[in-house]
Amino acid sequence: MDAFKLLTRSTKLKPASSASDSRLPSTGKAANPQLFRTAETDKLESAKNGKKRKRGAAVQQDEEDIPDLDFFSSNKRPATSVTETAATAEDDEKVSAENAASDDDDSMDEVERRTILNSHKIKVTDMRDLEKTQAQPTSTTDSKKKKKKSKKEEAPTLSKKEQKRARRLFPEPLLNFKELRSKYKISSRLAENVADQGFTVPTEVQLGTLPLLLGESSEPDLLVVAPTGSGKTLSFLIPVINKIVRHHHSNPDEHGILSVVVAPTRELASQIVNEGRKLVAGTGVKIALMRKGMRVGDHGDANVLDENSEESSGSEDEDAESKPAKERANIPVTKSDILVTTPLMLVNALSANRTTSMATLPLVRSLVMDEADVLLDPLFREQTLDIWKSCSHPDLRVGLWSATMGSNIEDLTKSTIRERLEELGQKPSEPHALLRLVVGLKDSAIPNIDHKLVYAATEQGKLMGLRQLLRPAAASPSDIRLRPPFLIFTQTIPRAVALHSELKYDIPAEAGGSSRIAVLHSDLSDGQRSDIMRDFRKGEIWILVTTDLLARGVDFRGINGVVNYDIPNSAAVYVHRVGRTGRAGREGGIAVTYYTKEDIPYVKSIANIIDVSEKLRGGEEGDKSIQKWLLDALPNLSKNSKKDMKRHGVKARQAPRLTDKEDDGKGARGMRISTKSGFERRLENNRRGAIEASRNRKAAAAASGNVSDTGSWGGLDD
Ligand SMILES: Nc1ncnc2c1ncn2[C@@H]1O[C@H](COP(=O)(O)OP(=O)(O)OP(=O)(O)O)[C@@H](O)[C@H]1O
Repeated sequence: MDAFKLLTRSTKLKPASSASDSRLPSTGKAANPQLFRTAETDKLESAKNGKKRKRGAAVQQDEEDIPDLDFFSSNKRPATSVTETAATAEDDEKVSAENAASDDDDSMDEVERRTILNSHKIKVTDMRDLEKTQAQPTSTTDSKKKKKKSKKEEAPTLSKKEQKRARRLFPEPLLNFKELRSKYKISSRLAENVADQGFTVPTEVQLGTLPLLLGESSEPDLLVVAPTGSGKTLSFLIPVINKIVRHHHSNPDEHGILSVVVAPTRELASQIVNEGRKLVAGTGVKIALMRKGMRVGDHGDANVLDENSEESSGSEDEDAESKPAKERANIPVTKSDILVTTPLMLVNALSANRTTSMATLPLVRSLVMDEADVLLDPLFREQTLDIWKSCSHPDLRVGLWSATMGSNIEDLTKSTIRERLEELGQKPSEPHALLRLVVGLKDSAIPNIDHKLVYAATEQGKLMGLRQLLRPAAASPSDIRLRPPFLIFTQTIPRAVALHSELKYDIPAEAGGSSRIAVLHSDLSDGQRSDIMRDFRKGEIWILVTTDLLARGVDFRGINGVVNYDIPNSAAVYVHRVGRTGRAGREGGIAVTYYTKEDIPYVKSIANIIDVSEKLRGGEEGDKSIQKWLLDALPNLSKNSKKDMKRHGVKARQAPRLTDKEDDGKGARGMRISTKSGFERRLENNRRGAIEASRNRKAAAAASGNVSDTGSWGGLDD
């Protein structure tokens, strides 16, 4: 079914197979998932891969490997029968002699490593103090060690620039997924599961981080800043799972939670579990979503939940609360190896809803913070740090992942690592580094989507613009053409609800009517949220109105666009919201941002992000959507106003009474989401009042035994 055609009710539109359509993310054709590469590296990588591969070849191979998709079908290949058997130690040692021999042949010299990493815009930095860096160099190459040694002698006189250079590392990149097995010797079952996903080319973040986390040198603590949709989930899950497979072999008697993955929303946590389940199949590793009532932590009892039964139930979102009270009372301790959770859920479980001190998670060796900058933002900071500190094993490694990360997060990470070890009074069994890996430009939006910053003057203007997107036939050729499925972001829940009720009858009945548009926010029940997510992924819902709840991490592969109906509260939020489209390098996604008079003071940071993204993309100056004159004309925002905006959004939109029914306050009037005139609204209110009054009179008459409506009419309310 062509959603666009149905929405336009037009037969004159180009068929879906036209050239421009085939570039849409929802067409399902896989793009090259790498965002940055040059012809030079292509040659070098091809030579290293032992075969000639042109730039297009990777794309072509991907296309062959990944079947055509519906809007949102998951990236599963045709099911391979994977039985849930535990991997054996023998299995993992079964690396062919040929592969082992090829390791040496494949190793690169520093120039090659530099060339590849630079062309992919991957920058690895040692974050420790320079003295420590020099005392314990992370193993890259001999020449690197020598270089650091010589730097050590110069350390006291190094300029800032030289210090920066001294901290740069050029570790070996991952050239293809086969190397995971041949070079890094990951569990063969895990390697098969990765291959089953149909991925052939590692994305930049995978290319850079997997060798660091799987290599022979001591696993580092890692801060990763990489673009939205660049495959960070796979990058942290593969090493975590592999580490647990190894752990099971070396410590067969130690059972419990070995890894914790923290994510800011339930939707993201649930998605990580789903991705994890594909990867753990047959490895003996168990992954579970933290649910209300689940008991975790060191409570000193042995009542253990068999997660196998949970896996086979297959329901990602079923939570303990939905179970009968009798069953709930006996909720046992989870037996998962990997627990995926939101911060509050785990903190509540570890502290009996903050009534006791935090229990510990003594076996956890890996703590992953997905969307780390928001987890360490004041909103979640206390909870996240509590979880971090409850992981009491001295060999804990942390990974902080996001598409945006301020330097305050780096400082907080350093100090927390130090404080935690001081509090523990124990040292890790081997020294390890804190590294930072950045892909592309820090805190920038992906270059493979089109950004449209649209001045709509007023709230009414925004609504009219949005309606034009819903009825594209009415638009002129120069107008933005955004094909469903897409997401619409608003600043607050009441605005999302109001916008949804305003738009829900705009979809023609023959296109599915109001069932095609839905609203998702945190005031809905868990069950409602899961249902909407499922229907949107299945392509039954085409337009989803939401808040920043879905701004981060959530991966809908086939989203064609994002509409910022209300401007985002910060540049970082913009990066994340628009990153819901253009996943894994897909071209053709559009990000439309409307702004009004009230928004002008806040637009510059967004315009800057768009400008940088367009520069990253290259192309002619004239193609740019943000012209220099606009950037120069937009006002700068003071630090305090930025802070205020980040916390509260545009003030005028905070007013809670925004629906037609509730809103008669003068302050919020300009921000009302409605195209009806004041006169129409008054008439509607009066009609509603008259009906209500008539109903009351009838009820009163019925109560007094007189059913005939002889009472005088109270008139129209105003
Ligand atoms: N090597 C690859 N080749 C092709 N597709 C990939 C590859 N790795 C991951 N993907 C796909 O890319 C999409 C985005 O991945 P993921 O959700 O991990 O992105 P992310 O970096 O975590 O994004 P965000 O910052 O928005 O959370 C997923 O659909 C995933 O299956």
